Amino acid sequence: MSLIKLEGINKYFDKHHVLKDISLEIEEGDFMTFLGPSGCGKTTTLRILAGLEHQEEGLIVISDKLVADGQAQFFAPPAERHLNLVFQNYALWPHMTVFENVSFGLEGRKRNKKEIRERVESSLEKLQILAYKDRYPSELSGGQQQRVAIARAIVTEPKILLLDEPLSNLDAKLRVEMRAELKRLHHELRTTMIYVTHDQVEAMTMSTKIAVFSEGRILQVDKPIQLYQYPAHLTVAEFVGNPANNFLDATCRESSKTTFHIHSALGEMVMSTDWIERIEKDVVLTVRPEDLLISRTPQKGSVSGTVRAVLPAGPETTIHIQCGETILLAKEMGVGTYLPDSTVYIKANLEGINLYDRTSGLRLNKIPEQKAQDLNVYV
Ligand SMILES: Nc1ncnc2c1ncn2[C@@H]1O[C@H](COP(=O)(O)OP(=O)(O)OP(=O)(O)O)[C@@H](O)[C@H]1O
Repeated sequence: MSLIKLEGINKYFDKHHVLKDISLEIEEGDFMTFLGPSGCGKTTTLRILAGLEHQEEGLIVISDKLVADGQAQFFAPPAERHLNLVFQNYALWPHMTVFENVSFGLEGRKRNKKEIRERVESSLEKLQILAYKDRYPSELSGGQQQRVAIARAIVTEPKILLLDEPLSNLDAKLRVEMRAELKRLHHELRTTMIYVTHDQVEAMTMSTKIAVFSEGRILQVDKPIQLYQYPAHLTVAEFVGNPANNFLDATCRESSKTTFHIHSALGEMVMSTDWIERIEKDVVLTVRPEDLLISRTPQKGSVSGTVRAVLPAGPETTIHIQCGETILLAKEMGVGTYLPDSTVYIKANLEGINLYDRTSGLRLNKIPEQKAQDLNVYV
């Protein structure tokens, strides 16, 4: 049973239609990330869920209780929604110590001093900042201040924690550290977390589920690895993954009752008709750089290409290869020793390709049953 349900949410700012029929279910204990480029409606969805913004249409149900109904103009106040928010600017009180900033959220809740102290200290300990409890925010680094903001949000033990780009003000190294911390915190608290980011690595590494937003709509909601291996839409295939996916114009031809051919810059591939929903003539084929296999000698089913650039990044190397008119990106582990302008032979790992309808952008191939089971491991 889902803990949070958004149904048919539409939101306008003046005449600007910013959320278009957003429907989403979030399970208890999920780490759900809203991912998408700037301006696609992630923060507005979060604010509507929190009750800080009101939708014109659509329902919100939290723990089986209706908390907002756009048509009826009914909106339960934020305090009645059992959630807490952490923003990207930490918004700490500068004249209060760390301890006071965190205990502030508990005041007015009829608790004795001992209980307040215990709960504040426990929150600070979880964020590994107990040693700083008597300092003022100005005496802390950005990362420490953000930890205080998170400690303040969890001290009231909310059922749901909303985090709006909480790591975006931190430097790259701290961001990576805080990702692991947040993931550990989620595991420890088992709180349902909803996290907004435009950083796909952040989304991939921390979430149990990702909702990909584009222009006010949700394009796909899935486990990170499923989203990566089987993007449901070309826009998702484009947005998720670094280095970027390869996109090739391709044509399909039915060759027998059980097989069909795909023709592209990668040559001819023969696939089973069981693999696809329906055969379209003109399609887009995608293949991840790590699913392009390079060799120095011709292999069965390979096509030749010319090395245009070699980009070693330490643990892996990205190689740009020109095949006819198309430049393809391939990725190899370790240091690639290919020479610019040399001839190589490439071939796609057939398990790594996806096909898309060129008009609607929707994926045409199915997820093989065994793969679907394997994907369940990554919960
Ligand atoms: N208070 C407001 N008044 C008018 N327009 C707004 C307001 N808040 C947001 N918008 C517009 O609504 C759209 C969605 O904004 P939103 O902040 O939800 O996007 P976002 O995906 O969170 O982007 P970002 O990652 O940049 O924060 C944008 O076009 C934005 O300009």
